[in-house]
Amino acid sequence: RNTLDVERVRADFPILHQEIYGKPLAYLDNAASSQKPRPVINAMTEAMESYYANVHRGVHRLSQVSTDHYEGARETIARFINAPKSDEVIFTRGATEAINLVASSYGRAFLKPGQEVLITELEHHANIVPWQMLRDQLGIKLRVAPVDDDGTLRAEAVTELIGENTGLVAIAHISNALGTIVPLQEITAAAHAKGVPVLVDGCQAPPHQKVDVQALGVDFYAFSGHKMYGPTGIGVLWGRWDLLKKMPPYQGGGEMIYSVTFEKSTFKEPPHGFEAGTPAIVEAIGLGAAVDWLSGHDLDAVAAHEHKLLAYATERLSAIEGLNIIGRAEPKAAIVSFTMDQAHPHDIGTIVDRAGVAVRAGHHCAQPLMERYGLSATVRASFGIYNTEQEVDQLADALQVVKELFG
Ligand SMILES: Cc1ncc(COP(=O)(O)O)c(CN[C@@H]2CONC2=O)c1O
Repeated sequence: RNTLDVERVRADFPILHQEIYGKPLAYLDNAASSQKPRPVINAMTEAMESYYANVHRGVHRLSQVSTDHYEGARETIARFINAPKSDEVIFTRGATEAINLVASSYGRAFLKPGQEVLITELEHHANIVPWQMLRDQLGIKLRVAPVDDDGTLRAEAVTELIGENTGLVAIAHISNALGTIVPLQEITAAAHAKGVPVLVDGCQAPPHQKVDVQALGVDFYAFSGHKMYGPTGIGVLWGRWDLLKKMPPYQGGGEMIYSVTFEKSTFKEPPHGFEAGTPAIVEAIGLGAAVDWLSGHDLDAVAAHEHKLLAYATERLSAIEGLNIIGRAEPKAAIVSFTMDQAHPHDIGTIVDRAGVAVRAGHHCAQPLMERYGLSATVRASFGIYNTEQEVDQLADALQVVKELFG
């Protein structure tokens, strides 16, 4: 397996080469959003500088070129996640909109009052609130599978709750708060054995590990461009064709129709039937460029690099007296959530920021999970392809200062 040349990777990210309060920036907030490599910046700038126009209906050259790049991005993303066909890739604003699309379209059309949507304690608000809204509108019920004290989500903790009343399993691939990697294949096989479809909130996976929707066997997979070295404002809902095909439109407007009269309108097939209005053209092209850039790296080498950083950060932080790592599941993505006996997460985040280190302090849009651990917040360091062991040292040294200040 070839190792990652991190310095060469870092050279692609202009933003990383700056100082914060006179210290080198150590950007360790990748679970919140990742930085953008030069090829993504260039692709978006080139679109706006040389061929930008509205897509699909234009008869002029620029519109055709713009459409080719936009639809080309869709095909690139379809290949990246090994989707059977690119028509199953729907562009959304992000994972949140992708999940809301399924709740609103699939949920309202195919879930019955009294049926259950099964989620887990690990979920991000984006995979909790849309189901609560559906419950309040439609009368479905929500069931929550528990995680263990160490942040592990055992497959049986989920599968034993799948019954004849379960209409959908909606589950994270990787916890953004703890890093827990969920045993999706096992859970999906059990759900399918009972005829229950599975939606995956895949937000935290594509930048860190190969995502193969066919190998996973899932029915819907949602993710955001800004987490995987692409721009904000663009994300993807991938769905199995036979499900997308029978789902009613999510939003009405232009682009998603064949014809409109005041009496009625006829709707396009997926993906365009779910893409009302002018799409995020430049952002979709940027996401396609991010996928091309990421695909240029050996994803196994990326995963190994990040795992090495996770192990080193776990070792260094565990050595700090009074620091408590929250979530020690195996396997785990390169995310370390922790508290310190002596200081509040926000104080910790502020102090390490003065040392040039960017981490997240808060509930990470996973308040129920925080509550489950009796916490209101943690500090979260989350690593990406461009992070280094030197940056782990920068964090650990700054936390030592926190300990001395508040100890
Ligand atoms: C697991 C998970 N699901 C859904 C979302 C929502 O994605 P969008 O905001 O792109 O729709 C996030 C974002 N992660 C949050 C964002 O900030 N910090 C986090 O950990 C996430 O980590």
